[in-house]
Amino acid sequence: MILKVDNLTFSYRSKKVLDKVSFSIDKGECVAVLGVNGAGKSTLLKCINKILKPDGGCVFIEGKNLNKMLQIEVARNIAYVPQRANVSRMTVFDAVLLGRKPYINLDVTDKDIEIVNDILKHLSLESYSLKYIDELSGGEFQKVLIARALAQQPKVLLLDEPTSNLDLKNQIEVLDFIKNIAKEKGISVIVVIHDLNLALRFADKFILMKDSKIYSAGGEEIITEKAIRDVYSVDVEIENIRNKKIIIPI
Ligand SMILES: Nc1ncnc2c1ncn2[C@@H]1O[C@H](COP(=O)(O)OP(=O)(O)OP(=O)(O)O)[C@@H](O)[C@H]1O
Repeated sequence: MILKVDNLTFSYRSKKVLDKVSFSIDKGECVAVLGVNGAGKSTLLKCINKILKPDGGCVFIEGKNLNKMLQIEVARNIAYVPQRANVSRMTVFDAVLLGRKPYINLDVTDKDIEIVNDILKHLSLESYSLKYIDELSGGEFQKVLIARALAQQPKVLLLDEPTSNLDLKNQIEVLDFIKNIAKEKGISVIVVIHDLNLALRFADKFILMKDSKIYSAGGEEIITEKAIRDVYSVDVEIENIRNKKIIIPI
């Protein structure tokens, strides 16, 4: 087990958003967090990454309590791609190089440059390297944020709706790329995603959130017509096409 979330509770003032949330993730596993708007999915990611301080409960990475880690140590273990990000004007290369910050002491090394170039190549961003990030399309910018997180070489990668600005081709390409890198490098990924069919294609495990709690968690078998109705209040049919579950709203 790489990550353990134990009894996490969080409130914004009097509004409870996470209520005793517990789960664990193995090395290289890809997990999709699902649920309606406002269910607490982004808050969960922010608590895992120590951006928010939970009111109760703990997060452990490889058995070590995050509360006992400095932020730089957290950053060497966990990378986070937010839904929205304000980044100052800089080139794509420099934006991705920022991901190396938790490792850079005084000078950028050849290894840092090599890691950045490698990621840019894998995400087909090489030709954008010297472009300014405020001149990119929403989808290109989203890919840069993912590249920056990967440059951090984390053990756990948290992605909040990483495909919301991407066209169909890029949605599939980016998720396949993340899945491959997760398996290849043993990175565990938690992704908040609204498209259930993309989630089914991408994830090994699923966490369904409802009313600040985990409604259910597990493999594909937990994605049932009843679960979708209970969580999303939508009637669906689930078909098996080419050995894959496909969700069709009715
Ligand atoms: N900074 C904040 N201050 C007060 N309330 C907040 C804050 N951020 C989020 N909330 C509230 O907490 C609840 C959970 O928000 P969160 O962003 O975690 O939900 P979510 O499941 O990620 O939603 P979405 O799918 O729309 O992104 C919502 O009701 C939201 O209005």
